[in-house]
Amino acid sequence: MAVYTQVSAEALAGFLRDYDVGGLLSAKGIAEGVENSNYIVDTTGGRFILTLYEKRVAAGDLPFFMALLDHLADSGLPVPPAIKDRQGQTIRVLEGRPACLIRFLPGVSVSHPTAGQARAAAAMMADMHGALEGFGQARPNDMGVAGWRPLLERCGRDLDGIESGLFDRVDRVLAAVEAAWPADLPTGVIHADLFPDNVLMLGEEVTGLIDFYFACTDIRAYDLAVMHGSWMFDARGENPDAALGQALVAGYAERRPLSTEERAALPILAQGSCIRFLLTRAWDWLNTPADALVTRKDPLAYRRRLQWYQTHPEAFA
Ligand SMILES: Nc1ncnc2c1ncn2[C@@H]1O[C@H](COP(=O)(O)OP(=O)(O)OP(=O)(O)O)[C@@H](O)[C@H]1O
Ligand SMILES: N[C@@H](CCO)C(=O)O
Repeated sequence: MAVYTQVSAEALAGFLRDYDVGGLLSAKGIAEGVENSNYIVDTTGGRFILTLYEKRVAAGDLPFFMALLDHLADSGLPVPPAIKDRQGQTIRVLEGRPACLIRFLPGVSVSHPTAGQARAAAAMMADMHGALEGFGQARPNDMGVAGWRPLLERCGRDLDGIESGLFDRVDRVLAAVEAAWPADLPTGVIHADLFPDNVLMLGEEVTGLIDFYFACTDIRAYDLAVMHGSWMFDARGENPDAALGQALVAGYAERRPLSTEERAALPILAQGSCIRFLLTRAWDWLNTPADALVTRKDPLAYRRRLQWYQTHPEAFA
């Protein structure tokens, strides 16, 4: 369960007194997620999400993320902005952690998306890329291609404890991916983690895009590749659903045409995205105590996806 920081009722009630959101009625930790601590907070003024930022979110990046949420919400996208306190601040401190109160959005994350839902979500990603053309800020991708080899080295041979031969396998594919990584594709601010659990939906309507805490400046088609890998397979990284994959690419291209070069690069971008999630999951796997109150995500589910993309270059044809 992703509640790393416990928030006492007294501390929360005191925190909320600085906002015009009414008094505290209830607060409940949210089990989903692995990165930050999240609570659903009900007050006499409505429902909110309280997020306390943990290990991977640098406090110095929060102003970028908050400006991004505001920009997208102002552009009419279903993105939840942070609530301002009476001093106009969105980034506060609670229980010793940076914390924000975020607008609650309706909808649920689908665990088994349909092709129609995939199409709608990918179209929303394309709209988001369009809206972000007018966003004047940038943030380097610290989990991008340049960061994968250092992360592989930090995991080191401990990877072989997860699966025999894993270090060498990743090392080999990473060398090929680095050599083939495209240099001239259009870039912009991207979400970089648009998994099904970061899209809220009601039927085929996208009601929320959430969890922008890996957003960064990188290749736009890489964002689609991340989405492809995370939507098209089951949780074990098996049973790829080709119709779903096609719906994602079609849904995106419907709103934002993909150039020949972008389409041609998707197989390499997808392999790169598998390496990214394989390595961050492996790092967490090796560094999270087995009894921690968070469900570790399986790195091998991304080794399986990686293998599939390597052996299916026609996946984006
Ligand atoms: N603005 C929101 N409105 C409604 N529900 C939300 C909102 N923000 C977060 N949630 C709920 O909280 C859950 C966890 O949030 P989130 O995905 O941001 O956590 P995380 O720890 O950063 O996750 P991840 O492992 O995907 O990086 C979501 O799956 C969703 O159910
Ligand atoms: N979405 C990521 C967690 C955030 O990095 C994963 O499933 O590994």
